[in-house]
Amino acid sequence: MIRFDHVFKRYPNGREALSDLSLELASGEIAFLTGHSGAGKSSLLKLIALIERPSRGQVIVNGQNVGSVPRSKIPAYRRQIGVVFQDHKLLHDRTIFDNIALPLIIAGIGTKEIGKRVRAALDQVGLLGREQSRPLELSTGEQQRVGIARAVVSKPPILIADEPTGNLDPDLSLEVMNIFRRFNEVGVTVLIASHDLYLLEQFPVRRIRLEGGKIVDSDEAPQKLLDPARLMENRKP
Ligand SMILES: Nc1ncnc2c1ncn2[C@@H]1O[C@H](COP(=O)(O)OP(=O)(O)OP(=O)(O)O)[C@@H](O)[C@H]1O
Repeated sequence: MIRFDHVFKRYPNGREALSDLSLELASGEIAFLTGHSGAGKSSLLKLIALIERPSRGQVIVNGQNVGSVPRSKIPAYRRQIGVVFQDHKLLHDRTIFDNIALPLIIAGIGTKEIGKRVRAALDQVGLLGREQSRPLELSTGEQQRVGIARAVVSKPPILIADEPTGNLDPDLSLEVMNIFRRFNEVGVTVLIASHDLYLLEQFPVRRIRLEGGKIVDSDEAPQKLLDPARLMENRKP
């Protein structure tokens, strides 16, 4: 689903964020992208989301060579990728409904279908009934879940997240991670950048570790996941 083939990313200031990086993520896989601050995690995700383009090498996403997607086709390309940010980037002067509906409005979907899909997305993150609230009336964890609902409302086959639990306490982090896992269980390919050691410990999925823009470790076979009830049990002192 995602393939990096000898990819380099150099920013205009000369900073090389990714260096000769090759990576494969199969359809339906879930993985953590780990590494210290500055290792290149966000840069790698930005290449997938086509927020940045590679300087050299190929990035293939869902069979498409990202480097050759013309500017006019970027919105259509991005519809297949749900992106979750640490600061969730919600519009504070709009309702939760409007925030989640935005990608669908841009895609030209009809009003009735939008209502249906927004409610389904809210249901998936456990926030059905909060449509008319504004983001600041919600807790930080709930706002993050709205961010996830917005990312998945277009039913993308790929979900990428950049430090999605950065502002959350351990219990809320587990909750958010369980939401990602449920999407993965229905076939969505999920890649999560995180240096939340607690979270990494609790979810023994594939880890891709970056250092200085290179992959230094990547265990290919995902291990069996713990069941959510046991995860919460483990949290108790
Ligand atoms: N737009 C940019 N222009 C110039 N340099 C950049 C830009 N974005 C990132 N960099 C540089 O690229 C390197 C990798 O940054 P990146 O944000 O990808 O790392 P990261 O692993 O996500 O870090 P963090 O965990 O702190 O978010 C860093 O040295 C950073 O300073």
